[in-house]
Amino acid sequence: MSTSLRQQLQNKIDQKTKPLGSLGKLEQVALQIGLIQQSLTPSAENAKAFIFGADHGVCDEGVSLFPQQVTSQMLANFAAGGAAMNVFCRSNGIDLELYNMGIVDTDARWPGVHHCSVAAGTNNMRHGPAMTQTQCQQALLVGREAAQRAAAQGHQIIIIGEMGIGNTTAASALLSALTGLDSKTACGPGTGVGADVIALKAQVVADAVSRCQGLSAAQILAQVGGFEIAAMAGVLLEAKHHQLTVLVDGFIASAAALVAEYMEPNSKSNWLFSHASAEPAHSAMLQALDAEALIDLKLRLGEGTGSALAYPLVKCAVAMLNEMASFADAGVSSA
Ligand SMILES: Cc1cc2ncn([C@H]3O[C@H](COP(=O)(O)O)[C@@H](O)[C@H]3O)c2cc1C
Ligand SMILES: O=C(O)c1cccnc1
Repeated sequence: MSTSLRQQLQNKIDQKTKPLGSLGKLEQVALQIGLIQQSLTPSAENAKAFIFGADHGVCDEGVSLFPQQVTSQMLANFAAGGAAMNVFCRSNGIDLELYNMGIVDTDARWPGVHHCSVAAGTNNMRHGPAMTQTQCQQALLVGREAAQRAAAQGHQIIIIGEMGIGNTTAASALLSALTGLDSKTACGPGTGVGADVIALKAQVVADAVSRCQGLSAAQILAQVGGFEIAAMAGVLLEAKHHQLTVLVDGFIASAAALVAEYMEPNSKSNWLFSHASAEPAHSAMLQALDAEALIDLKLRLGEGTGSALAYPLVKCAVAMLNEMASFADAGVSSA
């Protein structure tokens, strides 16, 4: 069924009134979404974005330019509608849902923010596991259930975003532990730290990753991940059960994708990599996933912003498949 649907989708795209292959990556996007939805007429009209927020114990090592309270302050900003992701979601008609996965201030509550706190942030991964396996499963389940609800609400496109000061260190550690990439290459500026702090991040990551030898992907996620990263992995793993297309954002969301693909190989056929992050090791992450980013806007923000910006292109790719005339329809001579 799949092979012939792939051929039918390819034929439909090839018969559109354009030179063969001339819509480049958009043609691949249309084909992929057709296969995900098992349809020659898929839909990308209803997009839902999730932002998962969580704190990271590794901030004690001084790995970020910003203080840890910024995670909580940004959750308040998202709830008030003032962050970059709020603006891009409003501009592009994307429904945004917010999740507190576990921040230091355990009393904090905001209207419109799902309170799914696993703990008061992770433990410092340099000195021991960031979380227990039970906490990791709990965070994965939040993501899985969020994806299930979105599918039941009729969303076809899911955007995963995150907020968590210190989480580029967790993402670098996942990359290094899962692929064997050396910690220096895996670490970068994140919010904008200089060479001295990047060297410190690399040492912290090397220390944490030294505990990961011989562990499974799920165990590595608990050792060096974050609650928001686990929640994103849960969404990613659930996608294939509901014909959902997940638009993966930058460095941190891609780390969730990497660990999810190692946990359940071949999950990635339901994912699209929205953009190439300016975080240097993102290219290594995409390479490990054998993936290519749709666009490159030199973003290094996270939150899901690259995916919110790429969403109109995804909609256009699907509209091309559904609405564009064929050579026969339009009476245009083919080559
Ligand atoms: C105001 C502000 C808004 C953000 N929105 C996303 N991030 C991004 O930066 C953080 C990761 O970088 P690092 O590992 O260097 O701390 C994450 O919260 C990520 O989402 C932000 C960071 C800041 C400061
Ligand atoms: O690409 C990202 O997701 C990213 C890069 C730097 C800082 N925060 C997020």
